[in-house]
Amino acid sequence: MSRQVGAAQPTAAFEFELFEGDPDHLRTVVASANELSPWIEPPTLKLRHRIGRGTFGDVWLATHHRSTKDYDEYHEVAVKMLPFIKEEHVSVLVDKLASLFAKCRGLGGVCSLYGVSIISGKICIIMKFYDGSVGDKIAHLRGGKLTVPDVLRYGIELAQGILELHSKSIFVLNLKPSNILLNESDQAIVGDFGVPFLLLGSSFSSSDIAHRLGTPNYMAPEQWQPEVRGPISFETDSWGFGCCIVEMLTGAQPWRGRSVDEIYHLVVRKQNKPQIPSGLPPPIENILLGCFEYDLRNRPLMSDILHVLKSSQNVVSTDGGWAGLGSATITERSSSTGYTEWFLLKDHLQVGDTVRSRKPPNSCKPENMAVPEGTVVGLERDADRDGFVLVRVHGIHDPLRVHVSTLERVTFGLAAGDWLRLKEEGKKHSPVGILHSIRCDGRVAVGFIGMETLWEGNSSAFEMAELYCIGQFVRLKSNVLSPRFEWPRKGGGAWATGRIWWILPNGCLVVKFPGIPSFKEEDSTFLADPAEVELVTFNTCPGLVKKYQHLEDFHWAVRPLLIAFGLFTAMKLGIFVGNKMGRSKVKKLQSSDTKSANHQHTDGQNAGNSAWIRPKVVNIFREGIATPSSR
Ligand SMILES: Nc1ncnc2c1ncn2[C@@H]1O[C@H](COP(=O)(O)OP(=O)(O)OP(=O)(O)O)[C@@H](O)[C@H]1O
Repeated sequence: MSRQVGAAQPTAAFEFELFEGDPDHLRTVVASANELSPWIEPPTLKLRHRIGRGTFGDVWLATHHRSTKDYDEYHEVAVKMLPFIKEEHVSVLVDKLASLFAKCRGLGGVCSLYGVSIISGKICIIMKFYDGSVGDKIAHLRGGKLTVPDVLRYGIELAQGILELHSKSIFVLNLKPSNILLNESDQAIVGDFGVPFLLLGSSFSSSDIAHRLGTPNYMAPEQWQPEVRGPISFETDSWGFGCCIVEMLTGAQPWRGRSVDEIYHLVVRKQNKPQIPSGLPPPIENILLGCFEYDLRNRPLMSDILHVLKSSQNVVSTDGGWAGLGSATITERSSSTGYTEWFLLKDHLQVGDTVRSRKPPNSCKPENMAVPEGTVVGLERDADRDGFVLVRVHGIHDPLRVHVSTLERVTFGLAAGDWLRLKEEGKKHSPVGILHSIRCDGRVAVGFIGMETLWEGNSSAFEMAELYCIGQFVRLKSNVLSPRFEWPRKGGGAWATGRIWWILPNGCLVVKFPGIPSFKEEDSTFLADPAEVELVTFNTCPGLVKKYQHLEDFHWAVRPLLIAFGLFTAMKLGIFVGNKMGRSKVKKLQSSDTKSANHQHTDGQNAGNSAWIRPKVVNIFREGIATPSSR
C-alpha cells in the first residue's frame, strides 16, 4: 500500500495550510511509521472544520473513510494536528506516539486514540470525537458554576482517568475543563493527555511551545521550568486537577485576565495559589489546599484525591450542603510534625520496615530522636492514614506504640528527603539531588537539577551528600568558575554570600542576598546548584575580618550602620577626650590665672601676660571641645 504524504488537505471551505517541507524526506519518515500499527492513511481522512486552536495544535472534526470489499464506512473523528516540528524530530515523535498508543489501549477513562497520520507535513493524532467537554458545559451555564454534586461526580471520573494514565507512567500536564471531554453518558473523559510531555524536547518553529509544558493558568510551579524547578511528577497533575475543580465550582478560570508573565510571577516567584471558594465541604477544601502546595511532595496523589472525593460523595447533599461530622476541620499541616498529611501518606509503613523518628521539616541539626532506629512489628487499623504502629527498638523490652506521622521508613540507610550525591557524575544534571522515594528492593527516585522528571535507578549509585536548610548562608565554591546559574559578586569582585530562602524538590537552592541592596524583588533572588556551593558560618570564617565580613551578609544595612555607629562613637570619644582635655586645660589656665592674679597682687609688673592667655581660652570654646557650661 503506498503512502501519500500530505494527500489529505483541509476541505476547501476551511483554512488551508501550505506544506513547505521536503516531501521526499517525510516519505522516508513515513516509511518507518509504516511499521506502526496505529498508522492511518492520510487520504482516508477528510478534515471538516476546526473545533479549536490551542498551544499544542489545532483540533479538527474529520471523517475517516474505511472500505472493505463489502462495504464503505465513514466515521466522525477528531484530529489533533500538532504544530510543525523539525524534520529530524518527526520519526522520534511518531515513535513516542506509537508507544503512547500501546500504553493507552483498553483504558476506560481516557480519550480513545485511533491512530496517527501526517497531514500537510504535520503529525496528527486521530481520536474518537466526543460531543462536548466540561469547558463547553461551563460556558453554557448561567454564571458558569456547576453544582457541588456534579463537580464531585466529574471529579471522581476525572481522577479515575488520570489514575489509569499514572499507572502507565503517563503524565497529563494539560488538565483544564476544555480537555475534560464528555461521552454519550455524560461521563468525564481525559482528553489531550501526554501531548505536552511528548512535545518536550522536540524542536518547534515556535519557541513558545518548546518552553511551555501546559496551559499557563493551570500550570504547577515546577511545570514552568521543569529542568530547573522540577521534577515533573504525578503530583504535577494534582495542581491541574485542583484548578479544574476550582473552575467547575466558580465558573472562573484561575488567574483570569492575567498575562503569562504575571501568572509566572504569581505562581512561581511569589508562591501564590489559585483562589479557593469559601463554604466548601471541609474535605474538599482540604484536598484543594493540598493540590496547591508549592512543593509537589506536599500535594496529594491522585489516589488520595479519589479516596477523599468518593468518601465526600456520600455526605454532600443534592443541594451541595455538607452533612459530615461537625468536627471535620481543615488540616493543611499536621500540627505535630509540620508535614502535610499528603506528604506523610506517601511513606506507607508495613510490618518489617526499619523506621526512625522523623526530623522536623527543614531541620539540619541532629534531633533528640525517640526512635533512633527500630522495626515495625505491628500495625493498628488504618495505620496508613492516621493510626499507630508498634515499633521494636533495640534495648527496650516491649514494643513502643508510635504515631505513624512521627516515623519515617529507612531502606538501605536512606529515607525520603535525604540529600544524595551520585558516585559517578553525569554531565547533564547536577550530581547532588534529593531522594523522593525508595522501594524495598533499593530502587530510588531522585530529583536533580537538569532533569525534567525523577531520576530512577538503584540506591547503590549514591552516597550521602551534605544537606542544606532554609536560613543557612552559602557561597559558590572557589573552584567554580562558571556556575550553572548566575551568581552575584561583591564590590571587590569575589562571589557574594547569600542566604537559602527556599529549597526546590530537585535540590535547587533559591538564594537571597540580604547583604546586597536591591530595589526590585526579582533582582534579589538567585538559584544555585547545591553541588557548587559551600556553607558559610561564623565558625568556618577564619579570622576577625572574615567574621565581620560575614556579618555584612546578614543585611546590607550592617556596614552603613556600623560606620555610623563608629563615627558616633568616635565623636563621643572625641567629645569625652576633649572635655577631659578642656577641663584640665581650663583648670590649668584657671590655676595659672589664679597664680598670675596672685602674682599680680604680688608682682604688678607681670600684668601684661594675661593678654595672651585669655584669647586661648576663648579659642577652646569656639572649636567646640569644651562648652561654656563645662567651665
Ligand atoms: N476528541 C475530541 N472530541 C471532541 N472535541 C475535542 C476532542 N479533543 C479536543 N476537543 C475540543 O477541541 C477544542 C480544542 O482542543 P485543544 O486541546 O486543541 O485546545 P486547547 O485545549 O484549547 O489547547 P491545547 O493545545 O493547549 O490543549 C477544545 O474545545 C476541546 O474540547
